[in-house]
Amino acid sequence: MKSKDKSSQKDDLSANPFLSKQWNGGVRPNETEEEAQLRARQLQEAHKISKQIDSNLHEARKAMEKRRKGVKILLLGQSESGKRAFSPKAFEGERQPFGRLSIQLNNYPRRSGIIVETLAQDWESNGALPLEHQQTLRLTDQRAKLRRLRLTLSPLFFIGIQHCKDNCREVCVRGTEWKGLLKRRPRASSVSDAPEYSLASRRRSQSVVNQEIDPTSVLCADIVRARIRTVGVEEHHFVFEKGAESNADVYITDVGGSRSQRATWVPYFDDVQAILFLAPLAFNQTLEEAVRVNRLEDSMMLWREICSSKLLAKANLILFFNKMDVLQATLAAGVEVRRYVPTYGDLPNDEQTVTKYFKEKFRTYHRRNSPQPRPFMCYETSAIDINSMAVLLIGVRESILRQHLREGDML
Ligand SMILES: Nc1nc2c(ncn2[C@@H]2O[C@H](COP(=O)(O)OP(=O)(O)OP(=O)(O)O)[C@@H](O)[C@H]2O)c(=O)[nH]1
Ligand SMILES: [Mg+2]
Repeated sequence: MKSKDKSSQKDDLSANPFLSKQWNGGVRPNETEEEAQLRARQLQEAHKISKQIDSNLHEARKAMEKRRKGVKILLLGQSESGKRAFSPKAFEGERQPFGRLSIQLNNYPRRSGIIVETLAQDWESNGALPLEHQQTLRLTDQRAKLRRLRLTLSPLFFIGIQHCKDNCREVCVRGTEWKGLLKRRPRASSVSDAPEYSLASRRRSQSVVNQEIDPTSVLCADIVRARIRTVGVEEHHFVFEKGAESNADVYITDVGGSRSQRATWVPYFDDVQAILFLAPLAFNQTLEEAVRVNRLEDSMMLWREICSSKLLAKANLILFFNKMDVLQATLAAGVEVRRYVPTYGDLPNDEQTVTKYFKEKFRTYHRRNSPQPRPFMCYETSAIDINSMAVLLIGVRESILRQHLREGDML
């Protein structure tokens, strides 16, 4: 009898009064019945929110723990080194919208950056255009033409396209949301499925819907190369399905490589197991954002900084001489390395010697600047050749293996 009393008492205490429909918040002196009910509803709502917060925190903690145990890899390298193109097959799903968008932008008119900037300003302000932009665009009837252009290009603003601040000829898309927007692009079927639609009206609806919301149908003319540079940071997550590393969570972070973006890299150095550093041997090219700076020299300086970073002292550094196809074509065209790199001297101007020469340079920087000894790993790749993705996976596997060794205190 005694114990029954105790348990019923316990039940009473554990039952949450806020959740009981009958609970009226305990009527307080000077409180009307209605006020008490309102207070009870507010308390119930607050309790619901608090439970939701607890559950979100729990989920976040779980995700953090999963991430902590996963392999974190950072893709680094100057702008246009091929970091995005250098994505493993696991991101195949993203390639389709990305590929389509890049083709659209590669067909984008000359001085596309300025046009995008101008139209975006107009799009936001809906006001008069600055005079210098009117002159730049050299339009006879600026306002009417711009209004038409703005309407036509509106799908691009919808996906968040913008002008790259440090290069007027380029456009970029910030973050990763645009991929979702392109994927979610509503199909005309939502309109045409309704039986009352005739074939003709269905066709018309379909073309109107597609034209209104699909950037694909917007940009089909004009002809200058533009590309999408990464602005900000993108993280890709995949799980190894096969092999000794099966079920390993891998997080690959891709950053923007242009000079103005590099300051944003440091927070991602923390806790990273491997850096995949892309350095095309572009000895005869200069940076887009700093036209006097030789690309290869910039890559070497960047590599030296990465090697000497104390935050990255424990990370594996894996170097990729990407765009080997470009190097082959450059050498085949008779471009001489010694014209750009005087120290190259009279060495043969063939792919093997050139690669070996620069590999030694990178190796020396790596050895001299690493805060503690670590292996030098270097691969020659061409990211447009799908087979080279196997090399990237070697890098990932190597990192997983070394992480296991480190966790077992074997390194
Ligand atoms: N020929 C050739 N082109 C490549 C190769 N790898 C990448 N590209 C091209 O080089 C251009 C730049 O590549 P991205 O992957 O966007 O460069 P990124 O390093 O991500 O550049 P940012 O985002 O500005 O840091 C794209 O047009 C790629 O298709 C390669 O191995 N060979
Ligand atoms: Mg990129």
